[in-house]
Amino acid sequence: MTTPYVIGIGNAVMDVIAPTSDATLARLGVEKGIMQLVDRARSEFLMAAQSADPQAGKARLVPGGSVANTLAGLGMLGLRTAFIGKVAGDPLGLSYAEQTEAQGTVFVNPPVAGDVAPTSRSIIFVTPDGERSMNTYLGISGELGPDDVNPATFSGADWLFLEGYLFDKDAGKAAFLKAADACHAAGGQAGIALSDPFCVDRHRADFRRLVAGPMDYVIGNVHEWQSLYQVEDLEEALRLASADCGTVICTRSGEDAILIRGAERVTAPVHRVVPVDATGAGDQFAAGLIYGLAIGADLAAAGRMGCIAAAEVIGHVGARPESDLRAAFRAEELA
Ligand SMILES: OC[C@H]1O[C@H](O)[C@H](O)[C@@H]1O
Repeated sequence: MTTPYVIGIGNAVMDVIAPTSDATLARLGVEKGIMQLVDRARSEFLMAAQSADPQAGKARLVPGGSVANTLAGLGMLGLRTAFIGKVAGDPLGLSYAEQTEAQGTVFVNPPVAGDVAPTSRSIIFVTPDGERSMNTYLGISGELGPDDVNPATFSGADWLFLEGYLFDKDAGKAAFLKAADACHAAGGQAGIALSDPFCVDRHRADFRRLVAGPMDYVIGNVHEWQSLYQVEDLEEALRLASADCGTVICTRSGEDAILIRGAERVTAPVHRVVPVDATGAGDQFAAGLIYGLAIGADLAAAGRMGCIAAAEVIGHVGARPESDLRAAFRAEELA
């Protein structure tokens, strides 16, 4: 078997991981546990407040972004990966591109030079209970559009993975459709993580068309599926989802994940660990899942790989794996 090739499109975000206290969150007016979009002034204010806070831990700057984190996980698992994202030619953007390549993922489009919006950054406050509160300034990242997607990149593509967060603008939507076409033309499968119930709420009709149209697999959590189909009953939401899409995956935080592919339905047990930092749990679930599917594992095994990868990443600070996931899969006789 040739090494599976996975292409991702998502926000290219430099993460500023900042350990902090609940009191500081309250003082700064940061809403706990969600991803909040902020403007440049608020982002600079939060950065300055964090570094001036004598109670706060030292912040770490690392490349992030949901799909980029998934690709990093897949690369560490040995797959071939490429990331289509947009950064400026500023110090953050240059560092983002360089570190992405150094970690083994091809950073397809070079940083954009000139008088452009800055590179995206997310100030991620991590409280002692392991919860993460993200404050993302999108900058140039949110301007990604169809011109940034070159069909030639998709030669030999086996999998495409998209990020709902980028579905907030018409240009991002057009980029996704172009990428899905290119992936299908190469014989690959296209999928998306719904990312955020509020984003689903803002673009429900377009998300519905995407899920029922070019997406071969879709990953969402309970709130995202409920929001997509505007039903409280999860079973009803999943019934509607699997009528629309070939492979439907539902993560349920502390409970077993549900995976449905046509008439097949399985669950994957979550690995309960005390969270140190919840950032990237969904991203690494996706990495384990896509890895399993890409190497031909059955649906239940792929789901278990997703749960193992998610448990690994919440056991330490940061959104990318730090230990050998393939060894963890082997220990459970999964690969
Ligand atoms: O899913 C976690 C990611 O979402 C945000 O986009 C941050 O960049 C972080 O790395």
